[in-house]
Amino acid sequence: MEKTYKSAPSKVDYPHLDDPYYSTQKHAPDVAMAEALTIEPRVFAAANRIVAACGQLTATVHKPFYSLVESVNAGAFLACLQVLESANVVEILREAGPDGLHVEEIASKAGGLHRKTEDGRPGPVSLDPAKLGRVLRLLATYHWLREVKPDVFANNRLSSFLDTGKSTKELLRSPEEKYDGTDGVAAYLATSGDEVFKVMSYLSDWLVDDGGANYASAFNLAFKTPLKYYDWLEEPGNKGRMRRFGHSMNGTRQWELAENVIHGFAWDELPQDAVVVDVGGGIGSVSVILAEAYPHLRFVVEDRAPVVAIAPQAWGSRHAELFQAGRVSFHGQDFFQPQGLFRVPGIGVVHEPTVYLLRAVAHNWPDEKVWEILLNLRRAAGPQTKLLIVDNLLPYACVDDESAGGENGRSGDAESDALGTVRSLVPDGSPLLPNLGRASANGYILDITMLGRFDAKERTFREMDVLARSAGWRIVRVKRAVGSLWAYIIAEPLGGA
Ligand SMILES: C[S@@+](CC[C@H](N)C(=O)[O-])C[C@H]1O[C@@H](n2cnc3c(N)ncnc32)[C@H](O)[C@@H]1O
Repeated sequence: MEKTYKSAPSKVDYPHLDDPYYSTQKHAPDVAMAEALTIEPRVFAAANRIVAACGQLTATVHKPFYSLVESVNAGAFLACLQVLESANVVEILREAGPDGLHVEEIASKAGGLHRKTEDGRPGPVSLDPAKLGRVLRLLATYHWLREVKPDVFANNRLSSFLDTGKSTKELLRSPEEKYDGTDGVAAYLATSGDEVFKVMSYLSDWLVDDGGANYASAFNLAFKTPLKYYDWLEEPGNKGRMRRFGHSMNGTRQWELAENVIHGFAWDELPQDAVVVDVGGGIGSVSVILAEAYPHLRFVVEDRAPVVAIAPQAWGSRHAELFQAGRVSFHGQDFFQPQGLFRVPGIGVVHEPTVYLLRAVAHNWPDEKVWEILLNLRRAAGPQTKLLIVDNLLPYACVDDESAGGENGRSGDAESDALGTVRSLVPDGSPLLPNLGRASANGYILDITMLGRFDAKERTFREMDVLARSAGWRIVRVKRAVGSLWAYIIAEPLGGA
């Protein structure tokens, strides 16, 4: 890590935790370079090992009861993050600058910005500064803010990551547009703090006590609804949630490096005007990245009709040229129904797309429903059509001795695991957990949120392999992302599905 930073043209250091980095702002070249290097594969891999080691050391030396208190009260921490976001504290502190702001002023500004309902106009409230101060102090204790002097708080590197880039004037004028045109990170936090948090608090009631007898998922129990999550999002009263969910999917692009999806498939080898169908593509979060990187390709984002209806507007002015040129277009399609024919601007009716892309979709559904989706795609596919599934592939928390794959996760090693299984993410003899512990926690956390929200799952390679085969697809290659458990799983049609 140090070597990479020292050998950079302007000898920069790893970004300091105290320094905010607002992605929507322009930065001096050395600041931008220091930030860019954090995701350089060798730096990223080294950072992961540091995280894994620190997580393991903390688990070893922290008094077990203290670890227990932190773990069982993780909800308190999330609740504080939720306050930070919903009270627009990050935006207020950005405008305050590096000296920060006294909590009385933060509370007064935040109260003035408050909106009554998720879709309503602003309704000022009187926010108690003493209570807000305690919330901000817990966040500062977990390094999500800085208390620069007693009761004065400023943004740091972590809190600045939550910034929407909106001015407080804009937030006051149109609170319902808070996430429009943003990177979706704040929306991801808001969705997690709302729906996911509520669902998670019912996981044990559902899994252990209900046992699935009365409710199909913890989500159904938490919200007392028989509807599936995506149907429920379309219910009256959930308009703001549905819009926010689309943005939050943009936020989840942070799970992967843009570079990973750009190089996760041989997009450059596809012919001019090849059509990629982004199945369950949401508002097109991944398609826009790929369309910017590969001007010769056409992307059709398929999703539920109400989602594609609001998709272009959600982007504000961003990527407008892609939508105008028809290089990214939207199409309503239920993936549980046979794929219909559709027209691509400038190309005409498409019979057999070149690629079906399925990113973060299979993990939303139990096996039998994923089988239906894959089968519909298989029936619509031509002999040359490829299927690209992008999801986490979870390793075990121990060495997998039956794996044909070798050690994966070393820098430059990402392509070695052609068979898809992983023996261990660390070299033999390493004291670290074979799945890199804390550094890989995101994948397992996502798995459990899929369990709670949908009774669905992230899968191991073997599970994905069996599922794909059962629907007429043969996995021919797996490329694992650098620095996370995301994988690019490429499949081809098996004969006679
Ligand atoms: C987890 S999101 C992933 C979105 C997108 N692929 C991405 O990576 O940003 C799953 C998507 O599946 C869509 N979806 C759910 N049920 C669907 C259905 N029956 N037909 C088509 N899309 C559906 C949702 O609306 C949502 O946009």
